[in-house]
Amino acid sequence: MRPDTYTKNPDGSIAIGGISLQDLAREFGTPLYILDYASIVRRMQHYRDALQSMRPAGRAAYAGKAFLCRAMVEVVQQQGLMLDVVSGGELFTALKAGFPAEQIIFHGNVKTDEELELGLTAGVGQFVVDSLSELERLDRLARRFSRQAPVLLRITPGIDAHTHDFIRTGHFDSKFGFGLADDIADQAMELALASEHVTTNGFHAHIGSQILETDPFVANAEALLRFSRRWHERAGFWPRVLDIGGGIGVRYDETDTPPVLDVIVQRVERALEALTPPDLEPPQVIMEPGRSIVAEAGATLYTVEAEKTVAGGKMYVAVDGGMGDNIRPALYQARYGAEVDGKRDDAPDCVATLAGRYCESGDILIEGASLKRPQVGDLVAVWATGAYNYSMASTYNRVPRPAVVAVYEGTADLWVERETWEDVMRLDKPLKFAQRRVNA
Ligand SMILES: Cc1ncc(COP(=O)(O)O)c(C=O)c1O
Ligand SMILES: N[C@@H](CCCC[NH3+])C(=O)O
Repeated sequence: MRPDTYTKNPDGSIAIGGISLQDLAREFGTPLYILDYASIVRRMQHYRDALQSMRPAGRAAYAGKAFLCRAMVEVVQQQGLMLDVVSGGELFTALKAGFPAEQIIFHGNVKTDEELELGLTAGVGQFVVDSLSELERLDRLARRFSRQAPVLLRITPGIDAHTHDFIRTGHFDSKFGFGLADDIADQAMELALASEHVTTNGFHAHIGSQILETDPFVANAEALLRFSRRWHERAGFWPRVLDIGGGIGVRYDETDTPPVLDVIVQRVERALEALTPPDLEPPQVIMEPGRSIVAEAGATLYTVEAEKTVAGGKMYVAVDGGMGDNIRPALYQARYGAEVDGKRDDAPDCVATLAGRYCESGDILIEGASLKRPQVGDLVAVWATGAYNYSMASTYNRVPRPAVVAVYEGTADLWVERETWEDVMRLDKPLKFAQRRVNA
């Protein structure tokens, strides 16, 4: 739940990466996204080493949608992971930051011609194809650019992971991929094998996010292997790559018990041994973790701006951020834990609703948080906000987005500057229409 380097002094002041929250707030202001560099790197190394230990050696690709900026791309490269991107914007960020194109996996159920062209001309390592029309377009564009497009087909395996409805993706009526339930996955394979400018390297399936069980990951790999066997029997095709997606859950509070990566890897390896035909090499396994790399490394630091108790006795503590920097409670009823800085004794002495500053009743960060009673001006940290917070942030109410700062051994490294009111207006143009009546 808290970053690995979290410490609390006897005076109650909290530090991350060897820097106190007070110092970070003084230097960078609030709200502030804080990322613990050591927590990120440790998790990347765990994935990299666990997958590398497989036979044949697997790879981890960091899923940029969880959190991406130039510095994060550089960390992914430093740690020897591949990168999963899902749009032209993420791809552009990666390329601009100098990430090797062949180490990029390009996802998305919609990729425009412009995005496909960027991917093709840059030479991305794998296009994950999501529809028959995309397959046709990719083949056509690759022909135009005299390229060969390396492809994984996104399969929908029909695995119903237990997570929030909005973040399930492996069930048969999902908008993603080619379903195994009907013959659409077979049609995609036929088309892929017949497409001259497409090289089919294998299959991908991602079953959802914040999954707290082990079995669905293994079932996913088995479903892809069974589909592979069918195509081996039918057309002699055997995949070089099986990309089993991301989705491993994290601890948003003490009740969450995430699955163990090493156990998933061992069980997937056993599935590979059991289901690969005897005369063939098992495919290389790729996993695409996003949340489990970066969520618990992150915290959001707020200043308490107001406090009130309303009819019925409900107490609100309102902070200087909210749904603009963390949409997850409003969107998925996501739960978070929070802690007030500078409180000597840990025992909570109030239950308060931590509310945001946005003009929405639903702008609640935590309903019924057990806290040490905060005062206006106190700092509050909300834990485990490293994934899908900055990357889903908005400027709703024209509130600028917070800065992102990484911390490590007493040094702060500003990864993304705080937006200003000027930034919020940067793309606005003055009105050109003269004052006039509009015809009814
Ligand atoms: C295709 C794909 N890969 C990887 C991920 C990363 O998932 P997570 O952040 O849950 O690890 C996602 C997001 O759910 C995804 O859609
Ligand atoms: N954005 C989601 C997860 C979706 C993952 C992308 N397929 C979240 O905040 O939990």
